[in-house]
Formats: sequence, structure tokens, C-alpha cells
Amino acid sequence: MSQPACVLLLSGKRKSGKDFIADRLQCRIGPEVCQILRLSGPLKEQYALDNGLDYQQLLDSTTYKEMYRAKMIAWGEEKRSADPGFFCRKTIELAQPDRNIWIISDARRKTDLAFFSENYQKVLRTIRMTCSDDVRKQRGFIFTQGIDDAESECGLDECVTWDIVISNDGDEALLDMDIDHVVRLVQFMYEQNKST
Ligand SMILES: Nc1ncnc2c1ncn2[C@@H]1O[C@H](COP(=O)(O)OP(=O)(O)OP(=O)(O)O)[C@@H](O)[C@H]1O
Repeated sequence: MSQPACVLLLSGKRKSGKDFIADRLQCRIGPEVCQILRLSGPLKEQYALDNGLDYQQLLDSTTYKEMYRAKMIAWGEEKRSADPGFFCRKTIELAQPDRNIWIISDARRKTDLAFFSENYQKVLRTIRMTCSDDVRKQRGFIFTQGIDDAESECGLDECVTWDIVISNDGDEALLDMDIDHVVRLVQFMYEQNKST
């Protein structure tokens, strides 16, 4: 398995902008060295296979994904309680060896954090996206019982010390500064770790 020079682990509430920021970071760092890995990818793929669903549609930010979210969460919890690192391992198996900066765009649980801390401690930087409920609502968030009060949405809300906090409340200038900071950090880590 390939060894990354840097792992950015992104976390945030629904519609806080995890995918948006992951894309921006990847663009700035360079897609030739940086890849986005989604912990929800293998979960959705397996769930789609088992239930005759369209995997591609489950990946997109569409109503299709929202229709199956609650059932997928329940199914994922079952798998995870048997093996907490199951989806993390499946995800990193998909990493391309020639791009050794990883952005894990959707950490949701303490077990996700524990897995990456245990396996990639030296190169791991954790990032929490913050965003007001009002802005999240403008981006399509609707509170859904059973989803937004479940562990998958609240598991990392408290008792976690993040390396970096990015505010994605709509202030573009502030966001640019935060992204610049992360890009510089990644470039530094890449130089330090690329040949180790
Ligand atoms: N800073 C921003 N400026 C403009 N649009 C944004 C910004 N951040 C997020 N968005 C938009 O808000 C929507 C939700 O963002 P995104 O899909 O990245 O959130 P998410 O945290 O990944 O959500 P989910 O947890 O539901 O997958 C998208 O349409 C995205 O393009």
C-alpha cells in the first residue's frame, strides 16, 4: 500500500462545504500529486450493489442520495460495529500510488479519526469546517430527524481538538486565506515527507 506524504482529514456538518473545499484544495495543491478519497465511496458502492441501486447517483449531491441516506447510515453502522476500520481500509485501498497527498473529504466518526491517527499520525492534519445553520440552509440543508441527530452527523461535534478550523460561512476573502494556509502547510509537509 502507498504511503502518503500528507493526509488532510476533513470534517464538518452536512452542507458545510466539505466537497467544495476538498475540490478547491485539490485544485490549488495540484491534482497530479493530490487525490480526494471519500470514506462514503466504498459504503455507497457496496450498498448500491447489495440493493440494486445506481452507485453514480448515490455519489452525486442529488435527491437520490438523500432518499437512501438514512438506510445507508443504518447499514454502515452495522458493518462498522463489527469492524470499525472497515470503510477506512476500503477507501485507502483505492488510493493511487503516484499521488501521495490525500484529502479524506468526509470524516464523520471518532472511529474514522482513530483509524487515521493510528495509521498516519506523523502526516495527518485534521480540518474542521464550520458554517452557520443559516448558510447551510441556503445551501440546501434541511434538518432531518434520524440523520442530523445521528452519530454520523454529530460524532465529531465535541471533544475533538482539530489541527485547523476553516470557516466556510460565505466570506470569500477569509476562506482564501484559510485555504492558502493549508496549501502552504501541505507543500511544506510534501517536501519533508515525499521521499520517506
Ligand atoms: N464557499 C462556498 N461558496 C459557494 N458555494 C459553496 C461554498 N461552500 C459550499 N458551497 C456549495 O454548497 C453546497 C453544499 O456544499 P458541499 O456539497 O461541499 O457540502 P458537504 O459538506 O460536502 O455536504 P454533504 O455532507 O451533504 O455531502 C454545494 O452546492 C456547494 O457548491
